Formats: sequence, C-alpha cells, structure tokens
Amino acid sequence: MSNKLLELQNLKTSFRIEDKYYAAVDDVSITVNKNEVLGIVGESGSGKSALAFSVMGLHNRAKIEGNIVFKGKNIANSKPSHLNKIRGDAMAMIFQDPLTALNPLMKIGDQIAETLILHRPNMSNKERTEHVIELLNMVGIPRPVYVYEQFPHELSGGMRQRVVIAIAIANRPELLIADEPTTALDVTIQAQILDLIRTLKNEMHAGIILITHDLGVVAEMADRVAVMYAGQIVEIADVHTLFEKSKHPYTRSLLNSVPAEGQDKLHVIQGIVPGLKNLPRKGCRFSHRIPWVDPSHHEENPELHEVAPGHFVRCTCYKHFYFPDETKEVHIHGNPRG
Ligand SMILES: Nc1ncnc2c1ncn2[C@@H]1O[C@H](COP(=O)(O)OP(=O)(O)OP(=O)(O)O)[C@@H](O)[C@H]1O
Repeated sequence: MSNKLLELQNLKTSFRIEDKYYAAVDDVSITVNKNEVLGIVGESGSGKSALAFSVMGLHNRAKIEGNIVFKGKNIANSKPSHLNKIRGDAMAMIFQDPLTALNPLMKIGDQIAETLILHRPNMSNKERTEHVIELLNMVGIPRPVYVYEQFPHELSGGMRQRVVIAIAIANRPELLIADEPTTALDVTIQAQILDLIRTLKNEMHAGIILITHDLGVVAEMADRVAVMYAGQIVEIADVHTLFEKSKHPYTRSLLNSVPAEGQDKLHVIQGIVPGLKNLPRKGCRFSHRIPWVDPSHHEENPELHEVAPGHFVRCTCYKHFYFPDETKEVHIHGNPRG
C-alpha cells in the first residue's frame, strides 16, 4: 500500500491584484507521506501560508491550478460541501495565532465539541463531553473539567494554542498542517508544543506539514525539508542532508545567518523576497540577491535537479555560488560543508 498521503502536482496559487493574477505559489510539486513531518521553510512572503491555505481550500478568491491529491483524490477546486467534510476531519490545520482561531464568546469545551458535532453526529452528548475532556488531557491541559467551562481570554497563550491543537486533532486527522504553531509563544512553551506535535505523529501516524521560518524547529522536528523562495521550492532533501550538504545559495544563506556552534562567521545575504507584483518570473528568482555570481551561471528556466537520491536543487547556479567574503576556489566544486 502506498505511503503517500498528499501529493501536490504543479500547484499554482494566484491572487488578483488590480486586474491581473500573480502567482504566490508557482508550480510546486511535493509529496507528504504518512508518519512523516515535512518542514517548509522560507522568509516571510515566500508563499508558505499560501500553499497551506491552498491545500485546506481556504482561499476564497485565489485561482488554483494544478492538482492537490489527498488520499488518491484530486481535491483542488472541490466544492465547499466536499471540503467541509474533509477539513477538521481527515485534514486539519493548526493556525499561527490561537486568539484569532478561537471564538472569544464560546466556552473552550464547546469549541472542541463543535467539530465533533460536525463530523461525528452520532456521538451522544455524554460521549462527546468525555471525548473533549480526554482531548484536553491529551494536549496537557491541567484541570480539563474546569477549563471546559472557561473562555479563551481566561487562558494563557500556551494553553490557548493547546486548545487549538485539541480542536485540530479531535477527529484524528491523517494530515495535519501546522503553520508557525509556536511563533507567538515563549521558548519553554514552544518546546512543549513541539513535543506535543511529535507525540501526535508517533501516536496517530499522521503526515504533518510544519511551516516555520525557524530552522531550529525544523532541525528538531522534520524528516524532510522543503525550502521555498518567491513561490517556488528551491531545495528539498531529508533533514540531515539539508543541514549538512545544502547546495542552493538561498538555503546556504538561511543556514549561515543563524549562529551555530563552531562557526566563526555569519553570512547574511541582503534584501527581502519581493512583493507579488515585482517577483521575477523569469530565470533564477534568487539571482538579484547574489549579484556577484556571474549571470551566465544561472539557468534560463531553472529546474529542480536531483543531485543525490531525494535531494533536489533548483538552478545550476549552486555550482558556482560562494559568499563574497569566501574565496571562490574553495567553493566552486561544491559546498564546503558537503
Ligand atoms: N489574499 C491575498 N491576496 C493578495 N496577495 C496575497 C494574499 N495572500 C498572500 N499574498 C501575497 O502572497 C505572497 C506570499 O504570502 P504568504 O503569506 O504565503 O507568505 P509566507 O511565506 O507564509 O510569509 P509569512 O512567513 O510572513 O507568513 C506575499 O507576497 C503576500 O503578500
């Protein structure tokens, strides 16, 4: 039996700005397997959330092209009635900001019960209440019977995020998308929430897409990592390879901008991901951030190249990339850490 849970085939998500559509996710093809955490990293504006919302069918006015194959069925552009059956059931999402994800006027327990009423209508009231308490217990909320009756504003940020997770896992989703699930939390709470997500993978064997700009989180949690830049995947590999043998200049600059043990120098590449209207659509999208690399080293139509089994890199410029304060000779034959 196939282990494949989700397959994005040439996914393109475009938003209308004034009178034209601009792709925020541009020709992305990736797979998420059961019992696997796929990390998606990239700077703000690289298209991570647009990708997640596309999978969940949460874009109202975007144009979606390509296929989103979930458990063998293409759900791209499915009717809302069909998506409503899957969302919160076989597929669920943990949002970045628990305050906006929760209804401020509804008791915690009732908010969790709501998703059970929707997807498991045959559950008795008693069974449902018991299940909600069990879920609150599972996500590590102390005094669950008491918390059932509380409102979101009465809980701390970490506890609220646990409630959001309880809602997401209420129906034992097979695919869980976590979009920056710990960004709003302090470091100790962050570690607890990540532990919880790890437990979910181990106990429920779910496939998890973990979106973050925090490379430390990815290193700790992911099995495979996709690096996004300007709407495209620029590199994808298993987590070990990505951290030890990354090749794409963007990945290398992401890794090199974080202080690491034994590293005496940080290489920060200037600039930001351009806005949608100004995104370069031709050639290597990262080229304007690395102007010292000879233009002839970029491909005209950069493709993902499989440089080792399961390790893909976009644009052959990686072969010629070096940081300005390194010597060219050391790097021209590959990554010094590789
Ligand atoms: N509904 C929308 N309409 C128009 N443009 C949008 C819309 N949603 C996102 N965008 C644009 O699409 C691009 C990708 O945004 P997205 O939110 O997916 O990035 P991201 O990588 O998730 O960033 P962050 O880490 O800040 O959440 C950005 O340029 C953003 O401004």
